[in-house]
Amino acid sequence: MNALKIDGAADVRALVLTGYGLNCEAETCAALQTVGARVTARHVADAIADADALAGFQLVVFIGGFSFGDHIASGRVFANRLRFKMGERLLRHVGDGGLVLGICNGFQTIVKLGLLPGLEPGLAQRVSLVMNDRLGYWDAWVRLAVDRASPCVFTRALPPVIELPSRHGEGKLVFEEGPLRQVLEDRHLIPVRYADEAGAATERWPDNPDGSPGGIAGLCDPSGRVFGLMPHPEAYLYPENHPRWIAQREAGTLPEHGLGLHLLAGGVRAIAGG
Ligand SMILES: NC(=O)CC[C@H](N)C(=O)O
Repeated sequence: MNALKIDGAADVRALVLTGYGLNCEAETCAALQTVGARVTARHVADAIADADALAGFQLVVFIGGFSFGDHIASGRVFANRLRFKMGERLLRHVGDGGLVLGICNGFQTIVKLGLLPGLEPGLAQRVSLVMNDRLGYWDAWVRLAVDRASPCVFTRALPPVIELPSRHGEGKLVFEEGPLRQVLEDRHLIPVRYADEAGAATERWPDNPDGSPGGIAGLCDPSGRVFGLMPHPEAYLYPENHPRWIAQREAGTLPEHGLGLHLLAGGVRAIAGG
C-alpha cells in the first residue's frame, strides 16, 4: 500500500456513522485506515445525542445500506432525523472546512438533508434520488467518467475513467424545475457520470443502472468538500475485487490498488494537505 501513503494522514480523523440498517462500516473504516487516517465508527444515535460528536473530525462519512429501511424513500427518515438533530452541527462542520462523503444510502441521505448540492447557505433540498427507471435493486459494476475540472477533492486525482461496484434501487437523480441543472454543469459539480465503453456519459441501461439524466452518478458542493455518489468506492479496495482482475493481470493492466481506495485517499489527502 506504499504508493498510497499520505504524509500527515495520521492527523486526519474520520467519523463513520453506523447503525439503523447501515451496513458498509467495515469496508469504509478499512479503506480509511489503509490510507493512514484515524477512524472512529459510531452509532448514529450516540452521535446525535452527543453535542460534541463532530468535534475534532475533519471528515464525516455517511455510508451505504438501508437506513431505517427504504419503506418511505431511501435516506428520507435518516435525513429528517439529521436535519432536526444534527443539521446545524453538520453545516458548521462544512463551514469550518470539514469534509463530508455520502456513499449510496449516504448520498441519498445528504441530498434529502439538503447538504448537497449546497448552492445556498443552510440546508435546502434541491434534488432527489428516486427509484431506478428499471424498477428494483440492481447490483453490477459500473464505469464512471470523472470530471477532472470538478472542484471535488475526492475525485481530482483519479484517472478519467474508473469502474466501481454499484448496488441500489433508488439512484435516479431528479431536479426541481429551473436552471439548476445548468448551474451544476457549468460549475462542474457533477464529478462522476455513468459511462459507456468509450468512456462517454450515458443514459442507457445497463451502463447507466438507474436512468439518471446525463449519467449523473454523484454530486459535490461548490467547495468540493461535500461529495456524494451512488457507486461504492469502499467495495473496490483491492485489485482482486474487480470482476475481471485475472484478465487485467494477464493484460498487464491490474492496478496496484482498487480504484475506490484512491477516491477515499483523495479526501484524506485534501485534509492532510498533500
Ligand atoms: N447500497 C446502498 O447503499 C443501497 C441504498 C438504498 N437502500 C437503495 O437501494 O437505493
